[in-house]
Amino acid sequence: MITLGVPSKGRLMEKTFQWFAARGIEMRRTGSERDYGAEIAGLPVALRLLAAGEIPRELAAGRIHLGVTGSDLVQERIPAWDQAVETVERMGFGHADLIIAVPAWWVDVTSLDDLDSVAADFRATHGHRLRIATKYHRLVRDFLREKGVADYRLIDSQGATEGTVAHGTAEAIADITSTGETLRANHLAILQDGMIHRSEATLFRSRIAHWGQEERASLGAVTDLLQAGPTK
Ligand SMILES: Nc1ncnc2c1ncn2[C@@H]1O[C@H](COP(=O)(O)OP(=O)(O)OP(=O)(O)O)[C@@H](O)[C@H]1O
Ligand SMILES: O=P(O)(O)OC[C@H]1O[C@H](OP(=O)(O)OP(=O)(O)O)[C@H](O)[C@@H]1O
Repeated sequence: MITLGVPSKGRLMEKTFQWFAARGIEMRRTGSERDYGAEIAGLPVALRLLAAGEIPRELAAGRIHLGVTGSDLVQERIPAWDQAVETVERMGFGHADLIIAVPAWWVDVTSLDDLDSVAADFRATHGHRLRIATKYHRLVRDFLREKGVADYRLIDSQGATEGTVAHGTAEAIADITSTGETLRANHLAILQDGMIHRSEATLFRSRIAHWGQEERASLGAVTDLLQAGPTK
């Protein structure tokens, strides 16, 4: 039997259940909201309800064979992520863009080159590096290294990141956006080349989990249904 981890709450849970149901895989909670029990009728698959943010760790440890979470969380939370997991299918919901944004009144800072120039001057003027608040440390550091932006410091922000600029904790942010409402409300503007990652809910397969004959047979039963595509 294989284990499938799906979000237990938050914005991905409902659509994950609907996505699988549309492909003939009915997921059911087997207890109260709080006991996290769940099952799949008619398939040799054990279901585990987990926080979306914890599914990358469970996949990388091989404690679950399949998992649904945002691609941003997998790429942020698993070092060399594509050696630990394989993308089975991008699921078409939970779309969100991981971007870099600066104060809207920084009208001359519209690109990463502008940010790099400001960052170089910033340290000379303020005596400390330009601060970028984010919860996506790996993705932001790799992206800025690749783009040649150097003179900055990351400030950890695990929520309400857009508010850090107004509160003087940071000068810029890197966070997830979908409607852009939170950015606008906090008078922040996305850099023209500030798109770091386009995230989407994704079904991943763990390369680390045990894949014997039985597990491969279970996987085959699931992928046969997925390949048939949505039937309702
Ligand atoms: N505003 C948003 N719009 C669309 N998707 C989002 C948004 N914010 C986060 N996401 C995506 O949803 C996925 C899970 O987000 P969510 O906040 O539900 O995680 P969680 O860990 O379950 O929640 P919590 O923050 O309560 O721990 C991530 O892939 C994330 O990129
Ligand atoms: O572009 P928008 O539609 O405005 O969405 C963006 C916001 O949504 C998420 O926040 P969430 O509500 O998950 O709370 P959080 O700040 O605790 O992450 C994300 O962290 C952004 O702050």
